[in-house]
Amino acid sequence: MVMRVSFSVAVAGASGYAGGEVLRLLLNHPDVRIGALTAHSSAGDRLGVHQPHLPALADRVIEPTSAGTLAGHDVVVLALPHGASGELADALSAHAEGAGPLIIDCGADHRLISAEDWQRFYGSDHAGTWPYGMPELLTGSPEAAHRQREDLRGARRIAVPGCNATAVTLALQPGVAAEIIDPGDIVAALAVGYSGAGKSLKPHLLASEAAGNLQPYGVGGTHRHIPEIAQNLRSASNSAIAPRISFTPMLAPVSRGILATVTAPLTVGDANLVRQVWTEHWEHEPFVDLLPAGTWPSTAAVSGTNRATVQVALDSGAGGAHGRVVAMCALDNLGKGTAGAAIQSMNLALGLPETTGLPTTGVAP
Ligand SMILES: NC(=O)C1=CN([C@@H]2O[C@H](COP(=O)(O)OP(=O)(O)OC[C@H]3O[C@@H](n4cnc5c(N)ncnc54)[C@H](OP(=O)(O)O)[C@@H]3O)[C@@H](O)[C@H]2O)C=CC1
Ligand SMILES: CC(=O)N[C@@H](CCC(=O)OP(=O)(O)O)C(=O)O
Repeated sequence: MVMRVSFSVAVAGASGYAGGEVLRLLLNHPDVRIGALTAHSSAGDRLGVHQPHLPALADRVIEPTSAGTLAGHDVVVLALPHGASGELADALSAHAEGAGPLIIDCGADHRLISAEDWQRFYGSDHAGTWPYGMPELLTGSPEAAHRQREDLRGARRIAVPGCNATAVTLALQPGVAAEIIDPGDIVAALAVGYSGAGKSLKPHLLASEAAGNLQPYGVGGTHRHIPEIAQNLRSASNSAIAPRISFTPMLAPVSRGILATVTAPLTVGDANLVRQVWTEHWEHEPFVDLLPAGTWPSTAAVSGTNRATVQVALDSGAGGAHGRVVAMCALDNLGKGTAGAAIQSMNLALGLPETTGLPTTGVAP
């Protein structure tokens, strides 16, 4: 008989979208047991009121979020608004005996390396930088380049990437790493689902505004994921040219999903070489699939999964000596975009097989 170790996991923000998806994945994970469930205004409610799709946890009562409630677990997942997790993580570290729990932050507080970028895009003090929870990211010096998963093994703190940042990074990283695109002229346009905005009420999220509508937001170089994308592509690149990104997201009337279309000038005009670069870059990744030529990523096919699908094409008429690469990525913002990345990184940190408990099979139609 195989003896399995069971890790206790507490979830803060259990009433929200990201917290709900983390719990859905944890319920299907063979090596964890679910501990404290905490939130804010919903404290005292049954979880079933807020997460009706999780019947196994329906009668659990949501507790107020505090370091005392969360301490004592092997893992604490924070799925809280920006700014709330930095303070709580400090309190948890102070409260814990020894190394304390593995803390996984789904929010943005610990993603950026540059305190200046943080201040500029988030307008508050920087909480610090934690290991970045994107196992597929190319990182390290040119002599010691490796994928980020090596740095996540045994990590005690993990900053889960932003969902849009993940989609753009996975679309373009092969071309950046192989130095066949100009990173100084990247253009990204994204269609994004409404759950990315969280559950809190905002006028543009009302059904009467959202249904049958397409709405741009974060236009003109203002979106908070721009410095995160630049940080990722810089990590993957040996180029002396700093990544520069024009980034425009648009709300699409779907609950889940991101479809990112990313273009950049090519420095080679060979479509076969472009395809070979993308194929070789993603061929051993369990959750990133380069689709067969001529088929295109779609959000429905990856909904509810930890899978990202990628496609690449050469647009030779788009200007420049060699045209532009068109790289696309579809993922579920709550799957590979948040909760899936959190569990994938947790598996690495705990020494479990990376793919444990993570679905790649979706639902259709
Ligand atoms: N949604 C997505 O696709 C993605 C989300 N993220 C990040 O994950 C985090 C959670 O997002 P999401 O689930 O969408 O947001 P929601 O608005 O759906 O949920 C927020 C959760 O945080 C709780 N909360 C709010 N304020 C506080 C506070 N002051 N102290 C403790 N708990 C608090 C809420 O509790 P209550 O309901 O009881 O008030 C709720 O459980 C955010 O940082 C977000 O940026 C990252 C990538 C993608
Ligand atoms: C639709 C929508 O508003 N989506 C969010 C995605 C949020 C996300 O990825 O997370 P963080 O806020 O943790 O970075 C956005 O574009 O800001």
